[in-house]
Amino acid sequence: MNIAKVVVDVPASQTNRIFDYKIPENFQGSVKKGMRVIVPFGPRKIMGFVLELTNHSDFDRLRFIDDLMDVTPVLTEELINLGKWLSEETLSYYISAFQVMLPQVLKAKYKKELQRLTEEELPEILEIIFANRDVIPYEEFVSRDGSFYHLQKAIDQGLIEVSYQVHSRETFKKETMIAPNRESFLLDEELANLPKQAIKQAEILSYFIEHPQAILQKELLSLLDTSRSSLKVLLERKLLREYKEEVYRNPYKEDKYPKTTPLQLTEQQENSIKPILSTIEKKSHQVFLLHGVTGSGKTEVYLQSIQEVIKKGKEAIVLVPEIALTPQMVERFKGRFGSEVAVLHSALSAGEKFDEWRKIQRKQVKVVVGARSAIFAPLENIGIIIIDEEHETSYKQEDHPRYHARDVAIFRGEQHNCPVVLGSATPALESFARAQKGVYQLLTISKRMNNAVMPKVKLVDMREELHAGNRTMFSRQLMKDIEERLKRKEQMVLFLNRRGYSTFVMCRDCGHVIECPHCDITLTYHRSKNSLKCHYCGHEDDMPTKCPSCESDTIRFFGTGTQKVEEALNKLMPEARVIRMDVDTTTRKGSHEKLLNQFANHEADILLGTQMIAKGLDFPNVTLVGVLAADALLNLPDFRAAEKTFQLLTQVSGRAGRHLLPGEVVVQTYTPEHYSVQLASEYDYDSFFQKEMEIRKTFQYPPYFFLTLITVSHPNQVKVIEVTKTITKLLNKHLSSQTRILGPTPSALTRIKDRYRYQCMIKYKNEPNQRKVIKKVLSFYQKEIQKNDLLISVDLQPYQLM
Ligand SMILES: Nc1ncnc2c1ncn2[C@@H]1O[C@H](COP(=O)(O)OP(=O)(O)OP(=O)(O)O)[C@@H](O)[C@H]1O
Ligand SMILES: [Zn+2]
Ligand SMILES: [Zn+2]
Repeated sequence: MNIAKVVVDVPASQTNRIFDYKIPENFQGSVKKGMRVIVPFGPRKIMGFVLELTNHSDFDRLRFIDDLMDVTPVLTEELINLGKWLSEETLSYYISAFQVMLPQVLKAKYKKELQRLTEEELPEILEIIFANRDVIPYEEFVSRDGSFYHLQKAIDQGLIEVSYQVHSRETFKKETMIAPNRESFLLDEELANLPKQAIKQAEILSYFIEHPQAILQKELLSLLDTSRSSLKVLLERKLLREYKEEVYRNPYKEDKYPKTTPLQLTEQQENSIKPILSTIEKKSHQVFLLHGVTGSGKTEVYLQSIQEVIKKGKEAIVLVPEIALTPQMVERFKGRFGSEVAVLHSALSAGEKFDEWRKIQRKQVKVVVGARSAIFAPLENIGIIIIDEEHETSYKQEDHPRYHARDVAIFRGEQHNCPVVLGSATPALESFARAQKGVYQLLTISKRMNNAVMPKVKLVDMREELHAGNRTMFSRQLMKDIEERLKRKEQMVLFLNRRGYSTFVMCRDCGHVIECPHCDITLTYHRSKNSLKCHYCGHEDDMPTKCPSCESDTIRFFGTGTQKVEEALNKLMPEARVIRMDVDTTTRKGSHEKLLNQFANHEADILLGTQMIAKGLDFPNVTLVGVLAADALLNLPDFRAAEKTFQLLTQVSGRAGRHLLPGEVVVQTYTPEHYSVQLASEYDYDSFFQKEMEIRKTFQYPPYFFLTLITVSHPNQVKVIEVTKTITKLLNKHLSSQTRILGPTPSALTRIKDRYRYQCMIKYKNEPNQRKVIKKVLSFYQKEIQKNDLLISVDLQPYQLM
């Protein structure tokens, strides 16, 4: 094979294909599918992935591969196919689909430079930026607002050249090892001959006489409580030797986790695991939806299924939401499977992540636990894929390629003929609908462990608090309950949702929220025009001065932050010890773990936080959960708002009373009558599902209809509107007549970083031509996208509609 088919690292539609390169003599045999190579491309050198090897090309005058970046392939055959599928599925470039599967350090970095090729005078603006230098970094040109027009012209005239240098950021960590350099009996002799005062040297020699294996230098020094100087003498005398060895950075020390053994399953757990085990036995593919209430022991079902898979010599992938990837979660897997587990977590440094990834690649682990991107783990013999909290929207990547981990899991499950288990106490509507149709097999655990009851939920109507003269953010009920727990020395979790801050308008008097008359969606406040807009259909209203429902003038935006809540708590209850957990207090590495440990050790009474405390936490002493503002989520301009509210309230409530002490939940809301608040307080998923499905049907939302969101952005507003209009027209013309095209409408975030954003939405039931039509639209605008700073993004399964 002397020709390699390569996908190059140029994300553009003209280059989104496979290029042929000749393999130079000295690399023949070494180049393998799935390796990264450096290839010449136009005047530059860039990275590419080898997808195939062949002896034949339809082109002549092929160029040669310049260099190899890998010794072993970074993509397996299966991942190569997965990448092709992914790029087709999400309408993204091949190169983005392959890049997303690899750890950060393997993404080649280029240094782009501008090189002056002439002594001739350049346009003044360029002369100023070059400032008598021959080469300048490209970023400098960009950061100084250089004119692209003049740059392009100068490049065309051959005055300036763009050059690229590829850097790989791979890093291996090396550590010093110390080992004996003589047989034990010789060391023994030396020991006898040591001068009496060389106590430390004697200790070191004795150590190696007993343990003739190599040891990390730093470990040895700390073990014997000695310094490098005593060691040095022995090294100089060649009694010991030292060398560097590559070690893995291991952020999770195995011995930190107490070993656990499988628990005797309850009857419901048993009934759920049986079909999974039988699928493993039969080596067949099946998607299961494990619907188990909070605290019902879903994790134990996962653990024992994985155990079976390992017994069969196969491997497992477990996805958990980023925010649930807490030390507690890691402990449960490490505790059962020890060093067979690799953890891929965004809080790890790039180097640590790379090390975990290499353990997987070298087949040194059997179980991969991680957030979304762990679905691409390069395992070759997968026996089960598990997605915990499958309803979490963080499984959808909101950047190219816009994939959903659930879809990737099912695709890989088919390839490997293995089960995929989706677990949740509140499955996504889409998933539950599929289970009802029999596409997924439904497994149910309806009881909590030890038959513990679900905590009782008290709904507090905040309108009444206002009428009673209470203007604080804590209802009288919540205050009373908090004080009780403080007395009893029990712990509490207070939850505040901060997303949706200040975008919707609500009457504090009657709880009325202003909605679009056409879409059953909250209208979004636009400050610039002091108006309200529907960002689905474009409907617009003036910002009212009086509540349209009760005429009160207390109508305004909604929202408050955790910091404010903390201050208020400190004022009202100075004796309560509060730990605040939000993005601000958890940015530092390890801070998340530290705060949770403090709470576990009862160094605080109240854990106050955002989303990140809603999931996965299991603290026995927590008996009260307070939700400060259930409405914040309910009124997001998103057709999934009710679903998200139901899920979140259920999850948060699930944190209380998980063990011996019974739990209670207080939910503060301005709309206690809303069905998602009501049904969540009764833990009635089935009724919620029925009700929500009816609404989705009426308003033609998923899962009855599919949505595609196209967002256009450009610095010039007129331009954006014009392009979005044209796209809407083109779509209307080429898609089937039952399909509805909504828009153009300004996006909820209409201007980001000085770029205007407009969107249109495709609502359809069956549209086999959609991808083809959208591709045509994109290629129609290709030139403008490249030259004119136009951006068009396509999301075929949108979750963020902002
Ligand atoms: N068969 C069993 N026997 C005894 N205890 C069990 C058993 N299965 C699980 N448990 C314990 O019950 C508790 C709750 O289980 P677990 O956290 O797995 O539930 P879950 O369904 O994953 O809950 P959540 O969705 O709230 O995270 C844990 O402390 C777990 O160790
Ligand atoms: Zn509307
Ligand atoms: Zn009102």
